[in-house]
Amino acid sequence: MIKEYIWHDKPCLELNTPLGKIQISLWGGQLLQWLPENANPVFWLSKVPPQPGKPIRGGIPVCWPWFGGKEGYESHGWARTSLWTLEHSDDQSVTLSLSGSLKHLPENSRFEIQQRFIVTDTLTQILSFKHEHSTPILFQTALHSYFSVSHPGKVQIKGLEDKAYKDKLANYAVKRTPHSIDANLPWDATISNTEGWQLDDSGLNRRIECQTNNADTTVLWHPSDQTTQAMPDIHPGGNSEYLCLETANLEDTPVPPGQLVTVTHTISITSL
Ligand SMILES: O=P(O)(O)OC[C@H]1O[C@H](O)[C@H](O)[C@@H](O)[C@@H]1O
Repeated sequence: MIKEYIWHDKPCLELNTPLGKIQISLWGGQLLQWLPENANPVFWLSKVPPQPGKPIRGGIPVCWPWFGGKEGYESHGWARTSLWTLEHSDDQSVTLSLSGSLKHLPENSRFEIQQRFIVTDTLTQILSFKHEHSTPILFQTALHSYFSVSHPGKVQIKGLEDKAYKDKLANYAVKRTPHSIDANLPWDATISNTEGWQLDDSGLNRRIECQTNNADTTVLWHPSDQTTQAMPDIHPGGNSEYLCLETANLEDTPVPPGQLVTVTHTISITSL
């Protein structure tokens, strides 16, 4: 059953199913929360109300059509600061859409994006897009998930060990992830050749597992306390409540007009 509500002036949707519920903001087309039946909230959401026109800090912001900074444009693209439309809902899924023009390109070419969230005993998020530009163009996508954790020092990340990554905190030096990733350290790592991961949280006694499709990069982001102090949209103490593990497609293959690109992840929860 879908219900509409307002959260900090943002139009939102709540889908209730026998297996759990999800909350989504149309601003940003952003999943705010997944509450599996009889389980703790899976995502972290800042207690600082979002500022008008700014992205929401928490849940799963969508980074598109680029990831990171781009001179003269908003960080991580405009999908997370656009108002999406509800296309369809049924007993277990919600579909949103966003269309417009690729404003960073000289031609006034159109794009269309759809996101589908499917709630069963898992949560699947499927993002697909296409464009009508006259030539192939580059896109980057990240489902920038903020997972709620008891403390970054109490989690063990599996599936991302011994992989090549670019370290943004060291001028994008190429390194290899260690056999045991200390998530309590500051991280801003773009890890290549990933298909998913597990996050074992001894404080919450739960495992979060993620499997990805057409997204072979995982971004691990955990800012230092010092960096966080300069981020007014994170509440005091909030930095030790989440870990970002982002499902990303940072492909450098241009996408031809009309071709549908689909990026998917499925998240599941089990007790340890
Ligand atoms: O503050 P934001 O624009 O939401 O970006 C938050 C973070 O997103 C990603 O994880 C990037 O790798 C980080 O470098 C960035 O700081």
